[in-house]
Formats: sequence, structure tokens, C-alpha cells
Amino acid sequence: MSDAFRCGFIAFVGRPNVGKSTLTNALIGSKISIVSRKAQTTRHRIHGVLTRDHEQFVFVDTPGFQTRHGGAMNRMMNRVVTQALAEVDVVVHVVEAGKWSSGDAQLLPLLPKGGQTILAINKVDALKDKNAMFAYVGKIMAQFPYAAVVPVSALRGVQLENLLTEIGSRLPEGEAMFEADTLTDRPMRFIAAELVREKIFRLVGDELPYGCTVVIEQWEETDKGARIAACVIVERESHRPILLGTGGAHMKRIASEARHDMAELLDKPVHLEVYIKVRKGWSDREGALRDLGYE
Ligand SMILES: Nc1nc2c(ncn2[C@@H]2O[C@H](COP(=O)(O)OP(=O)(O)OP(=O)(O)O)[C@@H](O)[C@H]2O)c(=O)[nH]1
Repeated sequence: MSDAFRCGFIAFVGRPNVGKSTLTNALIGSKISIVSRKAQTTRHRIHGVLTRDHEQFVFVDTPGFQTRHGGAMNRMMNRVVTQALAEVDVVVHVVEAGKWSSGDAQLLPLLPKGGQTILAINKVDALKDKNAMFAYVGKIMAQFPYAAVVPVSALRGVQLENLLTEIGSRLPEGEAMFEADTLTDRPMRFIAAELVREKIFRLVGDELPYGCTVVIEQWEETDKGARIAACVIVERESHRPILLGTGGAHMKRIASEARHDMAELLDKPVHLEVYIKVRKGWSDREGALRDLGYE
């Protein structure tokens, strides 16, 4: 392989919950995309950038491929996945060690077959029967011509260097696209909205259906601090008390934890207000989704 600098886009695809976000974060070494036990927490494509001596990796973190529901939201999410695959240089198909389901198989027809698709078998730390791995890999390899297979543990940081080497060798030669210290090209506002959404999912995700989004409505930043107002949009009036909690306790906790993270991110004091708005049926109307910035 030549010593020329390489730079390119990498997409992680896989059914929900296989650990795509955790893996991206482990590779980039900073918490940018949000991680949660709940499926479907990453709705946007997020670029994280890792720059090394000989390569620049530009990661695109795609949402979980959806097959369970037929709503406009899921159709749009699947379109985002398809688009992401068409635009990138390397696709990493992430699966879970020992667990192959129809959700994994349904992705296969979308994967590029030109030698740029790598299989990453995540969560090897959780695999009880290590001997079963051989049969598991064989079964998957029989179904798709992967260019490489790398067992990893995003959580424990196992074999990540190996995965980076496999990805890096398949990136096109070319100059870096981002400054070396760029972690993400997403604006701060977007990340702030993601922080609020992350807290909501962690605290009331089990009770709240997936139709909830966060929009930053006010953003005033000076050298001394920032004033931010975030609006949480829910589908039904009945979702409001879930978010509020008894005496507003949930909302207070969500706002306080999000404010703390924002202050850390911006490295200055943050004043955060969080409102709730009800907008009926928004998650099933593509037009409404577009209004809110989901394309
Ligand atoms: N044991 C183990 N757990 C992991 C590993 N990587 C991720 N997880 C866990 O798996 C769960 C899902 O991880 P995410 O990174 O949110 O998964 P995702 O594929 O991005 O999920 P979506 O955003 O829903 O598509 C979390 O609870 C992680 O802590 C791993 O290597 N080992």
C-alpha cells in the first residue's frame, strides 16, 4: 500500500441496538452521537471525524434500519440509510455476536458489493460460547461477499485498531477534508437538541412512544455564557404529564442534566429553558417532519 494520505466517508449500518453509536464514539474517542438502551435514538446522520498521521476517517452514523412499522417516519429513516450507503467509501455492517436476526438479513440487499463493505461483529465480550463464533461467521459470510470481518467490542475497546486498519486501507487517496481537531461538523445547536433528547430517552423513554423531538428555539451566546431555549414536541396531550413527572420532577431533571452537559460542551455557564409543545400526529406526516428539519 502506498504512503499517500487517505480520506473518506464511512457509514455504519445495522439493525437497531447492535451498538453503532457506541462503536463510532469508541473510534472517535468522544461522546458525540447519543447512546441509549432504547432502539431508534439516532435519527440523524452524524459526522464524527478522526484524523491520524496517514488517514482521515469521516464517520456517518446512520439510524437503525426499520422494518417493523410502516409510518412516514420509518420510510424516511430507511431512505436515509439507503442514501448514506450510496454516498460513502466504506460501509461497516455492524451485527451482534451470536445474534443474527431477520433485521440483519433485511439489510443485505442494500449493502454495496464492490469490496467496500466490512462486517464488524460487535459485543464479542458478551458472547458466552466463544466456539459458536466460527459457525456464526460462516453462516453470515455465506450470505454476503464482505471484504473483511472484524470481531470487536465497542464497549471494551477490543480490536478497534484492527477495524480502523481495515477501513483505512479502503479509503481513497486524497487530502483531509476537515481540520485535524474537528470532532463533528454538526452545529452546536443540533448537538444541544440531541443532549435534551438523550436525557428524555434515558428518563422516560420506556413510557414515551418514539414520537418526540427537540427543537432549539433560542440560542444566545456570548463569551460569558449561553441562553438556550429548547422545545420538546410530543404527539399527544397525554404525553405531557409523562414528560413533566410529579410536580415537574422529570422535566427539572432533564433540563438540569442537559444544561450540565451543554455547559461542559460549550465550556461556559448555560441558562436553559425547556418547553413542551403538542403537535398531533407529527411523526406520521412527512411534511411536518420536513418542517422540523428531517429531510
Ligand atoms: N456488551 C456490550 N454491549 C454493547 C457493546 N456496544 C454497545 N453495547 C450496548 O448496546 C446498546 C445499544 O448501543 P447503541 O450504540 O445505542 O446502538 P445503536 O446500534 O447505535 O442503536 P440505534 O441508535 O437504536 O440504532 C447499549 O446499551 C450499549 O451499551 C459491546 O461491545 N458490548
